[in-house]
Amino acid sequence: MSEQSPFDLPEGDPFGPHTLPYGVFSTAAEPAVRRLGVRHGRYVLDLSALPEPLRPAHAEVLAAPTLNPLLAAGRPVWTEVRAAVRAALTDPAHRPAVTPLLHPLDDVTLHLPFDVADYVDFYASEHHATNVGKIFRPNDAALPPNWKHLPIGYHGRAGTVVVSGTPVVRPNGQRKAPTDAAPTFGPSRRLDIEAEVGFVVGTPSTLHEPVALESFRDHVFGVCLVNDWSARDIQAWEYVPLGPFLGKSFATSVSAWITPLDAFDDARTAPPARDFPLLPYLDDTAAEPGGIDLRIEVQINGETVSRPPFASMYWTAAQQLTHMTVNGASLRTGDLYASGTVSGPGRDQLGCLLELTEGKGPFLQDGDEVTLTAWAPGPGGARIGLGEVTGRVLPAPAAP
Ligand SMILES: O=C(O)/C=C/C(=O)CC(=O)CC(=O)O
Ligand SMILES: [Ca+2]
Ligand SMILES: [Mg+2]
Repeated sequence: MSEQSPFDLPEGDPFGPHTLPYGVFSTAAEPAVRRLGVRHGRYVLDLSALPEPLRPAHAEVLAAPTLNPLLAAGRPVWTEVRAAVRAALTDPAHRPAVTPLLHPLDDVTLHLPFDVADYVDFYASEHHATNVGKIFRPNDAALPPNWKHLPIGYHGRAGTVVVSGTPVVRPNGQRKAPTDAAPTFGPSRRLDIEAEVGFVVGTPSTLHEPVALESFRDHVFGVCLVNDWSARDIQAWEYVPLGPFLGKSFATSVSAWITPLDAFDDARTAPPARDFPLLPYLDDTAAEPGGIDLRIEVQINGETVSRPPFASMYWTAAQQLTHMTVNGASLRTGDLYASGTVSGPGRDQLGCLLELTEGKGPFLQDGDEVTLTAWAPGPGGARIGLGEVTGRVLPAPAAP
């Protein structure tokens, strides 16, 4: 470990006092005890034991083994806790009390930070949807006729959302290429990634009461990185007419850190111009800018293969939240919704191998390790880092 004090971050560290993401960790001394923590540089601040006078009101939500009680507590508590944490880490007067609560990241185990309630995945990148449409449906228009009128999505499998670092086992399944006479069963031969941004719901909503665009910040707590692992051969055969199912439900990886929405105040940006007027519930022309200038990097086995720009997404997270509830469906604490694959217009900005290789592959091999990282501009030139999401591919089990 370096001699440097945990309070003095290296110049440009993306996990400084403007970032402060939340996670859940355990220590080698007490592996069964899960605690809430906030990342500061290469350290984790233990939130379960903040002493007076740093303890915020409602500190009981910080004593839980998951983020869910904090998520449920609502925006005023989120603001108060964030201010207390920032004071603890930046006011030199608190250093003696705070120093024993800082654990080197290398010494802790990070866990799935919240119990995932429902999981929804959208399809909000025009570039991705166009590219994939051409590959999967070469005889149809690349974008379906509804695409620019509503944010398309589907409900995924919450129970297989896993934390960064969890190995991903290649799925077995049915696949049938158009040229095959009959379907066959076995390990996916076209295992892919999807670089996405996830949004974590804190405050629930009431059944039959749609959540308006302006209420986005009241409900959404924070942001994470998501890798929506996708078996393209299983997907291409099974998805008609109900959409993704077993080709995506075997694993969805999320970063161990959930970064509060407040950290992105300086990164807000206008979404691309819309080509059609939107129905009033989705019309954000008079709203605060709904895009986020988040720059993602995709690495495979340590090599950068793409840099997808989140600012290019056609649909915003606020529009997605509104659309998800416009039929009266309610939100629960711990709901996770992902943006959809982030692809920009450039060939080096594509968020999956299907696009990067124009449908031809190569796709992921057993042993490959995929890592997504991202940062956004913060105040005064600071960088706001998102925690990485990484996973290594393990071979498929023997077919049943
Ligand atoms: O166009 C299709 O049939 C399917 C596309 C996807 O696999 C994308 C999906 O999961 C949504 C997204 O990540 O954008
Ligand atoms: Ca996806
Ligand atoms: Mg998935």
